[in-house]
Amino acid sequence: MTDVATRRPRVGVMGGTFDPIHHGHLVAASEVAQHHDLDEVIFVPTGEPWMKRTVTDAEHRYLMTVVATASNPRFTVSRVDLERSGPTYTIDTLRDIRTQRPDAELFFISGADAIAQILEWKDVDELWDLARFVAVSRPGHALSISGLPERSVSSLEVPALAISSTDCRDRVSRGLPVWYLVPDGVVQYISKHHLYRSQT
Ligand SMILES: Nc1ncnc2c1ncn2[C@@H]1O[C@H](COP(=O)(O)OP(=O)(O)OP(=O)(O)O)[C@@H](O)[C@H]1O
Ligand SMILES: O=C(O)c1ccc[n+]([C@@H]2O[C@H](COP(=O)([O-])O)[C@@H](O)[C@H]2O)c1
Repeated sequence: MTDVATRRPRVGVMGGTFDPIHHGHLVAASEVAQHHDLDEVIFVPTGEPWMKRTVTDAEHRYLMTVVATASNPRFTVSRVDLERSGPTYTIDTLRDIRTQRPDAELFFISGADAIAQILEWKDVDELWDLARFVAVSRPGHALSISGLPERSVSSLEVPALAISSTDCRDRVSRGLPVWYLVPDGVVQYISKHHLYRSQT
């Protein structure tokens, strides 16, 4: 029987550019939360994602993430990556979250495409002690964690949703609907703020 009094909080960290947030992100976070018995998943929009080209203003991406996660009591949104200047590195994200949640066991959630690049991330050798990494499946991307430390990295098959932020932006720019690809509130936010009408 689990000793509830001594159980450390188990906290997921879902980092992303969320330009815009879509149901692929939300299902991935929900599935990892279920599988790893997480108490909370913190969504962390990037400030300046150095591996992406131009991105939408960070406040819009943050607010769409707030709207998208509002209905789930276990989902929260953090501004740590928005409030730090300079390029966004996960090493800084995890150190900041650890400072805020010293008692928590952290699980960083990453899609198959992102985990494939993790060896290029800043200070990667130090990442493994800050969190456990959960790599989730994503249509169109092979899910592989070979070559990564077994003690820190695991993989999880999640329902396949072939949705990307790139495709959502492209659809809006062409006047096509994104209903059911992103939460209703995000559709309304995009419309109200005239986002993605022209592609850069
Ligand atoms: N459909 C999906 N299924 C599983 N994981 C996903 C999916 N979409 C994104 N992810 C993961 O969510 C995290 C954040 O992704 P991000 O915000 O860059 O979205 P994206 O759809 O990949 O964006 P873009 O098309 O602009 O590159 C990454 O780890 C990514 O691999
Ligand atoms: O730390 C790094 O060098 C690094 C390089 C690329 C991406 N990341 C993180 O990976 C997460 C997904 O990033 P992205 O660009 O796919 O939205 C997000 O939290 C980024 O900060 C981190």
